[in-house]
Amino acid sequence: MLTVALSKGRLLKDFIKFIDSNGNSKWAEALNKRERKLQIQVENVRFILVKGNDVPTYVEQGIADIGITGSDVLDEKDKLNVNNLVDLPFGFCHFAVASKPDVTEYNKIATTYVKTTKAYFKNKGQDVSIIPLSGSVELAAVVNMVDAIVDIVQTGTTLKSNGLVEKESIGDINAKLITNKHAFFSKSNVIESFIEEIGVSINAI
Ligand SMILES: Nc1ncnc2c1ncn2[C@@H]1O[C@H](COP(=O)(O)OP(=O)(O)OP(=O)(O)O)[C@@H](O)[C@H]1O
Ligand SMILES: O=P(O)(O)OC[C@H]1O[C@H](OP(=O)(O)OP(=O)(O)O)[C@H](O)[C@@H]1O
Repeated sequence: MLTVALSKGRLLKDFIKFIDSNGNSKWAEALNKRERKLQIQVENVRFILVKGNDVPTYVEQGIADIGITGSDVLDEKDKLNVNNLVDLPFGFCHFAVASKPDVTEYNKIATTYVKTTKAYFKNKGQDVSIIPLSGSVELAAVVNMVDAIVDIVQTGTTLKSNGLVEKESIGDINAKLITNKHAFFSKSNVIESFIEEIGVSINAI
């Protein structure tokens, strides 16, 4: 049995679209029909549906042999003991510094991505204070709680709708396929055939 941890939100939709486009209708159909189930088994593959941020934990703990999560999630983890194996061709977005148009100095920054933000401004030699938030981060800049935010930007719609502009792009983000370190060796054949079946070429590893 191969266990695959999937995040439940937009990345699940992207994953289903991706595997469906590669002819994997059996998995796509089962995942689309899951309703509120958090575990779906299709022949010898068990999918477990978790919060995006928890995918690496289920893989590191050995519950899942494979995980599909965003590179932003992986960048926020300290000392994650998994194989960061393959880039996947979906989940594209990027990290950005954004603020009101007239703001030019950033002393206070709100973000969900504290580690990424700290590393970015440290690298620039800029001392900032960081206010961690769990979501709707743009609001912190709108109500002047902070000078700027660091958040994910995909289409730019949320920034534009809230009168904010992207000031600096920090780095690109995409979905990644990670594996449990032990399973990578003990289940290498089934892991390789799963990667091929979802439509990613093995020599991408
Ligand atoms: N506009 C976006 N906002 C947030 N994440 C995005 C966006 N576009 C792509 N992503 C990618 O999708 C991942 C989040 O998708 P995921 O399925 O984990 O949860 P979600 O859609 O944010 O829903 P949830 O509210 O459950 O977290 C991010 O880690 C990032 O890699
Ligand atoms: O550039 P866009 O296409 O507008 O996408 C970017 C927005 O999408 C996410 O919000 P979401 O509501 O998914 O999550 P949140 O609760 O973290 O704000 C992210 O946090 C940005 O706010």
